[in-house]
Amino acid sequence: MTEEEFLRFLVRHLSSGPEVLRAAEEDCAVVAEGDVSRLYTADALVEGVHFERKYFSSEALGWKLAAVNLSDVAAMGGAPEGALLILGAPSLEEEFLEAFYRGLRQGLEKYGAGLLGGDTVRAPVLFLGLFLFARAASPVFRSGARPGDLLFVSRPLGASAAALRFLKEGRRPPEPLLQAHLFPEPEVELGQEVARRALASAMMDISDGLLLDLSRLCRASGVPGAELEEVPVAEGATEEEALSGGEDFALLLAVPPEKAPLLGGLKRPLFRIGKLVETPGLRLKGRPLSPQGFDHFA
Ligand SMILES: Nc1ncnc2c1ncn2[C@@H]1O[C@H](COP(=O)(O)OP(=O)(O)O)[C@@H](O)[C@H]1O
Ligand SMILES: Cc1ncc(C[n+]2csc(CCOP(=O)(O)OP(=O)(O)O)c2C)c(N)n1
Ligand SMILES: [Mg+2]
Repeated sequence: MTEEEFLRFLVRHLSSGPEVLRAAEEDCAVVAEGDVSRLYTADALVEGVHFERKYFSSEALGWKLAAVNLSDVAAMGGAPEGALLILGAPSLEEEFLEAFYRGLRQGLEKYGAGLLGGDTVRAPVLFLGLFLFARAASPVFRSGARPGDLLFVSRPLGASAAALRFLKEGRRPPEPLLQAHLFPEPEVELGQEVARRALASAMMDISDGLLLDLSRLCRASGVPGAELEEVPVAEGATEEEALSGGEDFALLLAVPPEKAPLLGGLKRPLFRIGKLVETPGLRLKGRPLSPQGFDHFA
């Protein structure tokens, strides 16, 4: 089965006690604990699948592992607290480990989380798995959006995918593209502000590409479709990379129209890309699009 089919299959196996507010089809599992919610997420980076050692520094691997997990917490408006690492490696090389942990801790500590433990195993390739937990007073789900809500992203898209295109051709990408691929910045502060001020009806991060992730937001919210008008494309990226390249780690927000004027109070302007509609499917300037993106098993 594909990853997308697997995520639907999974629902039957995830816990659903009264305190479990969300398990499947969210950026984090959300568990109620008194007045707050506890958020739990896990994401891995695997050699040959997410990176190749010839262009990824050890420090960048640590940073990106922190960032991809922090981005899931950002997507729900959480405050990161702590992390556990599963380190799988063919051998334990001190030089690699020093730089990797430095990058990992820089990422985690920048957003208030500490590394608390983990596990170490021998593995045929580098396998870096992180479990991150966080808290949120009022988490924002993927599921609250309605037709008519306006869609925004937090920055231009496609930079990371464009960098990968250069790297796969053995060429050095322009610096801003390389930076987006090796050292993505998770939108933790933005996510928290959106949650605190209840600006969005739904929010998620874009890891598998705008179109695929938007289709997930629509499904979670029970909204049939979306009309895209203007997708911001990062300089040096193609429109295709912006729509379905993935690894953007930008936030995607659905905002009720009456709340849109409040977005002016944010530290950084968001990019308005379109709106949610009753007509089924995704369209860009009227042209139908399939929800293409990254699927590990497609
Ligand atoms: N193998 C698995 N077992 C249990 N839950 C999983 C597994 N893989 C993914 N999930 C859960 O499915 C949801 C979607 O996962 P994923 O698509 O990886 O999210 P994201 O893109 O936000 O990292 C998450 O809630 C995640 O915790
Ligand atoms: C060598 C290499 N090939 C392909 C990619 C592209 N790529 C790998 S994973 C991924 C999507 C995001 O990864 P995933 O593990 O699905 O993260 P999640 O959606 O769970 O956050 C993309 C675009 C890459 N980064 N490096
Ligand atoms: Mg994941």
